[in-house]
Amino acid sequence: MENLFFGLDLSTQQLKLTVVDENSKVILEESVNFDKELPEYGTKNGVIANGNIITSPTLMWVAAVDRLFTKLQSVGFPFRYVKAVSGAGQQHGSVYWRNNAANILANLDPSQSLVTQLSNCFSILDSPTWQDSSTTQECRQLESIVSGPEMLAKLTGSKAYERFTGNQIAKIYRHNRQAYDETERISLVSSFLATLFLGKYAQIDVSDGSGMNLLNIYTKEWDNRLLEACGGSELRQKLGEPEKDGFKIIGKISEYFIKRYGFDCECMILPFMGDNPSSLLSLRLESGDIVISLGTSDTVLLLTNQADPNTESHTLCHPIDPNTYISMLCYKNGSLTREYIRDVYANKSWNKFNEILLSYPHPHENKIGFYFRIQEITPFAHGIHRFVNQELVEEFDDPKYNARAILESQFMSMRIRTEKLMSDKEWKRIIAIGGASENTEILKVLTDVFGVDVWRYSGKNSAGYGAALKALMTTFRNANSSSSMSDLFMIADPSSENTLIYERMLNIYQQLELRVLNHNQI
Ligand SMILES: Nc1ncnc2c1ncn2[C@@H]1O[C@H](COP(=O)(O)OP(=O)(O)O)[C@@H](O)[C@H]1O
Ligand SMILES: O=C(CO)[C@@H](O)[C@H](O)COP(=O)(O)O
Repeated sequence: MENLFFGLDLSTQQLKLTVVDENSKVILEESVNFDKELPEYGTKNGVIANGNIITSPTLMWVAAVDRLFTKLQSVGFPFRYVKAVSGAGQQHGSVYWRNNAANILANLDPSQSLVTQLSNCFSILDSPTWQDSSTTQECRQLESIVSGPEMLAKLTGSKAYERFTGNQIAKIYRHNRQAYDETERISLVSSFLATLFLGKYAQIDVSDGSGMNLLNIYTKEWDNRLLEACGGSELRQKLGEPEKDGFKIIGKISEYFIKRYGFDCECMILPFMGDNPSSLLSLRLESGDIVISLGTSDTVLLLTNQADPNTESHTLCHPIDPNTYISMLCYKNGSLTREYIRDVYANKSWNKFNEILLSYPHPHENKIGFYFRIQEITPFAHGIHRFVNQELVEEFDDPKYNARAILESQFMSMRIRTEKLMSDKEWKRIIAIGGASENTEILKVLTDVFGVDVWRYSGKNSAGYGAALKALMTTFRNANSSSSMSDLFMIADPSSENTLIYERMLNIYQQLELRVLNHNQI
């Protein structure tokens, strides 16, 4: 117990912590669920939705840190053995520190909670999150600055997306100038969390910085034109320079954590990362591996040596390897939309949902559904649309089929787009992570749609584990750099009959998706 490493993850619905020992073994997983444990902030699934404006109270995140550490303290956690701390955060979300906040951060009183002392530190009280889609106007404006979406993607790794932080900043800059002017620093969720542990502003790491539409993904510097367009000449100073070295010790833990919880004064803080990139650090990936995260969002993640950005996926910088990039697809209608279908058709129970899946062992070739309950990212569509024999219907004749149909369409969308990303390469294995990957029946459908083995990562918090491993690796540079294969479990062999059916369905799926998209555009 003499060398412990912390990996935090501030995700959509909860703050999670994974603690590993020097053999990279997980010795503790703890979490704070926002809705359940901090109900005074009034969130549903961690956010407050007002049409397409989706935010989280920044102070709720601060209160979650207080609560997590109080929980650990109450069980006598030996903080003095923690050698290094790193972490991750939901990507794209942003925090606006009010003028003079740095001063307050540097002088925190260890006898009081963080939330009490930081209550006046934010110029915007509700942080825009990755689920927000209220900045379409800002997106088009940003693309026009660089002659279109393709050029913006070539430069920053992505065309303009509503949730990307540059566009969120531009909205505040244009419509809430007073708050913007009162802001001395803008953090991402990850660098905000790191800031709390450092007691001073942490830089934005490049893996998370590449989700802003502001970073040149090759030089890993902010692009002046884009900065200027989103927040004027003062934006560079408000953001600070990006941190390119993922292994850099950015400082020691603050006096506040030393005095209040008993951390060692030598405990190191490493750059915190985007949650998807951080998850990749938790896995020992082989060529042909695809990682599919089934968390609040669904994401598909691939490692690549060459950045080749396009307008349908994201290219992110790798958090520790300067020569590697991450290709990512992201879906907003992930677990929460599956939960909605579970609630309507399976009596709010995953067991019942799974029973339905078991009662349909094969896909129904003629039934396809699209479940964009909230504005989707890929494709940019909205609404629930069901088709039987390619005709739009109100409901399936057998409504329980929705449970299988949602998984089929989510996974077919992933497969079609992954095929485009991999070009000549072929996937050999899928590694599933995130909350829904605990559900074997869901993963069996994934297995059949992709036609290859699906493996499941055994831990609950892959982003936190990845961050804890980075903390460990920095302390002992020669330590085993990733989890052992024994942490991965194979789910099932693909059923060749089902895989064939899905291959036939993919074409029809694509045609119907276009119809849904056109319908939305009208
Ligand atoms: N047995 C299950 N079957 C399907 N989905 C599940 C199951 N258990 C948890 N989930 C889903 O996992 C989601 C949370 O995933 P998680 O990766 O912890 O999210 P995040 O990191 O975004 O907070 C929940 O919203 C829930 O719908
Ligand atoms: O927007 C994205 C990635 O671009 C999301 O994947 C967020 O990073 C949210 O993460 P989870 O809370 O779903 O883990």
